[in-house]
Amino acid sequence: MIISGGGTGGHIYPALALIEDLLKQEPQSEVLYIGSTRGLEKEIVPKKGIPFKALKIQGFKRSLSLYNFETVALFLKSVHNSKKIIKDFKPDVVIGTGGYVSGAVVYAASKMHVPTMIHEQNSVVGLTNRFLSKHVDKIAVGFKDAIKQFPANKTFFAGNPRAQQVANIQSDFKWSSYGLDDNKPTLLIFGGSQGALKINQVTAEAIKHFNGCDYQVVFVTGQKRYDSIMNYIDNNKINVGNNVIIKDYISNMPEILPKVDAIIGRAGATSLAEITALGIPSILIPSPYVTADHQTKNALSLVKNGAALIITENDLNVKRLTENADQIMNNKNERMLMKENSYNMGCRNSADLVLDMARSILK
Ligand SMILES: CC(=O)N[C@H]1[C@@H](OP(=O)(O)OP(=O)(O)OC[C@H]2O[C@@H](n3ccc(=O)[nH]c3=O)[C@H](O)[C@@H]2O)O[C@H](CO)[C@@H](O)[C@@H]1O
Repeated sequence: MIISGGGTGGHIYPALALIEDLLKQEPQSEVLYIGSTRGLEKEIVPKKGIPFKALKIQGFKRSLSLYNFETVALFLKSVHNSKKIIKDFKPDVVIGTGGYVSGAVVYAASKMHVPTMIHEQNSVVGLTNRFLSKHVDKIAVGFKDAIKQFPANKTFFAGNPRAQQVANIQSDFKWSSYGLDDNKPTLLIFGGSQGALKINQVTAEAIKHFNGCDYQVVFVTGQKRYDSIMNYIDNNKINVGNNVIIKDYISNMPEILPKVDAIIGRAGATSLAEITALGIPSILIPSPYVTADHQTKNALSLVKNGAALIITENDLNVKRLTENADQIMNNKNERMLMKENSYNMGCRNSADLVLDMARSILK
């Protein structure tokens, strides 16, 4: 199997979950991950010991510019290079999980008549998958809302493979390894795989409130945003209490998540699949900077099922954040109800569904 997904964690982790499930089911399988030279995948994938090749590719910019000519040239070159890799590796199937790089790889495979499939995580179809939908054999979607946006004869609901991975893990992670209390309710705050500026700024200010709380807080800033937040905290002499810990990134999220009592974060599709797989109550602050405002649509699907609260980025301030956090963290009954509602939305066999469908298109 060749798998390609790039750019951000939301596209990479579902791909890794598929690889893990395939190797569990058929340990003799050979797998190759094709990512981009720029995205998070070039850090994450090789560390997992998975064979990895990178292509140079970039996204379109909205304004007409020379940059977009370069984008087209890089895309064509990446298709050419993908064909060489595919010819060499001879995959039985090629799967794309989104991001520009998967556009080139899956398109190349379809032109070579290799069976192809894509996975769309979001409730609103992304640019790459919209383009690929005409060329692939099967389309798996993570949200039922996305089905009608694709050709009906090849599209099926499968949830998000990462959900199966996090739902099945036996975690013996302990908060004491972070210097926290193993018995206190724990709130995890993070702004998607890259962190989010406004969430970070407001959370940094909210630390003064969190210091006096009966619950504990794990605040994840995103790798590239860590230094500036720590400088802000130092410069403003914000005291960080024993019940608050600040990290740049969590690389073992599947072990951590089962020990989390509530999450404040963005509404990226892969995060929501994890949240509902485990039944974690959440406060969602959708990113307003994504295509067709898809994170708001992702978030509302949880909100209307009583699984989450929502705060728009415009309405986000310390008072709103801390009031909502206290409402959930200090009220076990409300938390348990949200937990149940969240769990009921989870799809916990997604990787199996996607692989079964992949087998059905093998030549
Ligand atoms: C700004 C942007 O384009 N966001 C998109 C991107 O988000 P993004 O990459 O942030 O995706 P998600 O929020 O869906 O997923 C983040 C993933 O990173 C993991 N994680 C996060 C932080 C951390 O410290 N460690 C860690 O492992 C999470 O557990 C999760 O698996 O892809 C998603 C899925 O297509 C889309 O819905 C989002 O709209």
